[in-house]
Amino acid sequence: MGTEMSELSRRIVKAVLMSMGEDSAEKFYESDFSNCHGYLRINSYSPPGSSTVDGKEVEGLGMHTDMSCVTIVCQDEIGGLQVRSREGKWMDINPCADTLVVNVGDLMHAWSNGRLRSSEHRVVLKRNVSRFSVAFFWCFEDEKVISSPDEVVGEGGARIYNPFVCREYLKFRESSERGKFDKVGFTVKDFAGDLKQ
Ligand SMILES: O=C(O)CCC(=O)C(=O)O
Ligand SMILES: [Fe+2]
Repeated sequence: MGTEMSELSRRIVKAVLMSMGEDSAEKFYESDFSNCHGYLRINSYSPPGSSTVDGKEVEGLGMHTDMSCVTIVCQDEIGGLQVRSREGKWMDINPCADTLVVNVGDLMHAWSNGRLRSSEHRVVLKRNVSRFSVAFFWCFEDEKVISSPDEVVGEGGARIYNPFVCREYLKFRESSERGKFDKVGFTVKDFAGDLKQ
């Protein structure tokens, strides 16, 4: 399964690079994304209990962004995955047979100088049943220095993040309670600085 997911992730990254309209998508793929690796996480959500009875939603997984380039999610038929729009509105990502969900993660966000936005998402449990999902995180190698290439930043554009080592960012997120979940503002911006502001 790992091999198929890796192959799918490679194809997704290539398609995303092409969508950025870069003539040099192939070049960037080779120079920046060819050493990516992935890991799989199985998420199991227990039935939330009586708190759902009065129609209240229970957060199964708080709002967060993924620490990946892209994440592929396979959710079961229960539903509850939501993504936050730019305006801050929560939108349901309804389960659909034979359909996977792809999130852009923080590493791609930083690499693309914010052109590709890291998806802010969460899981709400609306029904009193168990829920399962499988997430495959496709990430840069730990030692990679993430710095948006000049061509991506564009002529006259400004780099909005300081270059950073991937491992250091993962450590930053993992070692900090705030960084893990819930505080979506506490991500690349807080770690590598927003040079624009
Ligand atoms: O359970 C889901 O549908 C999403 C899981 C998720 O966002 C994650 O594992 O990072
Ligand atoms: Fe996630």
